[in-house]
Amino acid sequence: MVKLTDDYRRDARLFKDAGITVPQYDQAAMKAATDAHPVWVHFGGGNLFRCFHAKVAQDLLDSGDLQSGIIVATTHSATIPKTIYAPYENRMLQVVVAPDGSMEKNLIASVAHALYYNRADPFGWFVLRAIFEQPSLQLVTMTITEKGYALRDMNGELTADAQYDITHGPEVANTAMGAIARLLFARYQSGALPIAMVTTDNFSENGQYFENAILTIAQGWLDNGFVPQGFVDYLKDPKQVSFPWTMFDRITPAPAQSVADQLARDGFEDTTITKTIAPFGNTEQTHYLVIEDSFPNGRPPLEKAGVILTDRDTVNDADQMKVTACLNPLHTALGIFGSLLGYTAVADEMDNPDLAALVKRLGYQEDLPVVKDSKIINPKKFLDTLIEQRLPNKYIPDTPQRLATDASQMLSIRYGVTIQHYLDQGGDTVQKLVAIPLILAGWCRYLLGVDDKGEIFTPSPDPLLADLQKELRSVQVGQTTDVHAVLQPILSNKQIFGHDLYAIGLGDKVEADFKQMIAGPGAVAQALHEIA
Ligand SMILES: NC(=O)c1ccc[n+]([C@@H]2O[C@H](COP(=O)([O-])OP(=O)(O)OC[C@H]3O[C@@H](n4cnc5c(N)ncnc54)[C@H](O)[C@@H]3O)[C@@H](O)[C@H]2O)c1
Ligand SMILES: O=P(O)(O)OC[C@@H](O)[C@@H](O)[C@H](O)[C@H](O)CO
Repeated sequence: MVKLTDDYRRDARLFKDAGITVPQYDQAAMKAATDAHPVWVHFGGGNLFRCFHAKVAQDLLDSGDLQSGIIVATTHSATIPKTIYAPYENRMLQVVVAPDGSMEKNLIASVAHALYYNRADPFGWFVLRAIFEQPSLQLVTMTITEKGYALRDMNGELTADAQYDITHGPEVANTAMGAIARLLFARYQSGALPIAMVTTDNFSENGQYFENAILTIAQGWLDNGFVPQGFVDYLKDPKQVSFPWTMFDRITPAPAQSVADQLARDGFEDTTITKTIAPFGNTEQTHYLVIEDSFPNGRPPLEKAGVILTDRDTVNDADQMKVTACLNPLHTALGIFGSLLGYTAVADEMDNPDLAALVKRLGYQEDLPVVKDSKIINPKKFLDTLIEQRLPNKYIPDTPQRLATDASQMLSIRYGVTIQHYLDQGGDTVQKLVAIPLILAGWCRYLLGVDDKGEIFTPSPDPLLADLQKELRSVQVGQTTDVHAVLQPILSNKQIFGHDLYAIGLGDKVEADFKQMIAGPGAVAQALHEIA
């Protein structure tokens, strides 16, 4: 058996026998180069980072186009650096699963350090501040999930944590945005050094969203006398601090036991999965990373590792195509209805003709007609590949439970943007939508935590779950309810849907769909069947 910490240079044979490709560079030399000239920091070292960004860096290290590795920082999890990075010398196994089930296995060693960065732990601040003070630092990338950027609650008010950061200043900042703004302030104080802050999370206009969040904190600090005007000016100047927009696509489910079992059969030892992370990560072959080419301090030649660098409009078109239309809205629909119908595999959902029909209707009839072609990825071909090859791929162990996680943070992006396109057309076109209102009603039905058999299930984690379940507590499946009274506060919430659904003429339709789906056991499947 071979394990991650074996010497991949001396014992290359062990890795080869297990079918694992090893790095071409020396990890100790890479670490020394990183310490001397840090170039790349990443926040949120979860599965996507480990399967994608870390491999991009590895390819560039292998080709000699990069000498430094990545410094990973987590603001949210003290355990990830301790349990998933340190014991494995910051290495991991990237497993790329092909549509025929065969696996490409790469030992990744491109992470130089993995740190917990939180006010509760001064060491991370000490190290990261020193890194942010270095002129060599070129880029920060991020995969911290949509909620990591959130500074406002579901009523649009600043959260208590965000208010605390703003009123108490950089030294005690605790939100991810506050903690990152604190590091940018250290960089500003070291001579207003330039840097690119690159979110690769799933928002439309994600760079703008990130910039706005950082500026909310910085402006608050200015108003409270913690920072000078020059700091806010520095953040607003794209020649000093840029927030490039990005589009990122690679279905990367949490590590699966089926993959762990195959790796063990292949002779690989480190296969223990802890919650949603493991010494290995499983991902699909298809991938796109498109980044607005705005790097005020220069950048590694990312294009040599397959990244597409282009202008903001092109990124935005590609991203709207993926996040608001041709992929993520279908995912969220499969997350919601798959959880309600008792599925645990996305590929199995695609064998259900009614679910397949729902995502086809959503994709082809409601989303595609209002999508702009970015010219770099054809929307129709992208959607065809998703529906015909990627979603039904039984070897990609994706689950509806993952896709339903944090759904409240995504609805405005995944459906609200398309709704806006229909509103822009004028007339009553928005009221002709069928799949989108059904999915929004399905989400309300899902929040009840009762599946379509009438049995209790635990919805996936979501920051608004407790509040929303409180609003819905009077609803019982199979019993008559004043649906309007219960749903009105939710469906009118622009923070959640991007629109007051009543004001745009969709509220009644969502209410009717919800009413149908709480009629009794089997009512969800029936509603899906009727629109198929
Ligand atoms: N997995 C995919 O298929 C995929 C593909 C494209 C884009 N993305 C984007 O990447 C994000 C992360 O995906 P992943 O698969 O790596 O997830 P993951 O759960 O494996 O990792 C999430 C990371 O975010 C951190 N985090 C969670 N909540 C946070 C918070 N409130 N503040 C700061 N950090 C927080 C966690 O500590 C962890 O490091 C997604 O939410 C999405 O926006 C994912
Ligand atoms: O990662 P999230 O939570 O934003 O959304 C769940 C999935 O839709 C997402 O991870 C996709 O797998 C990904 O966007 C594919 O590129």
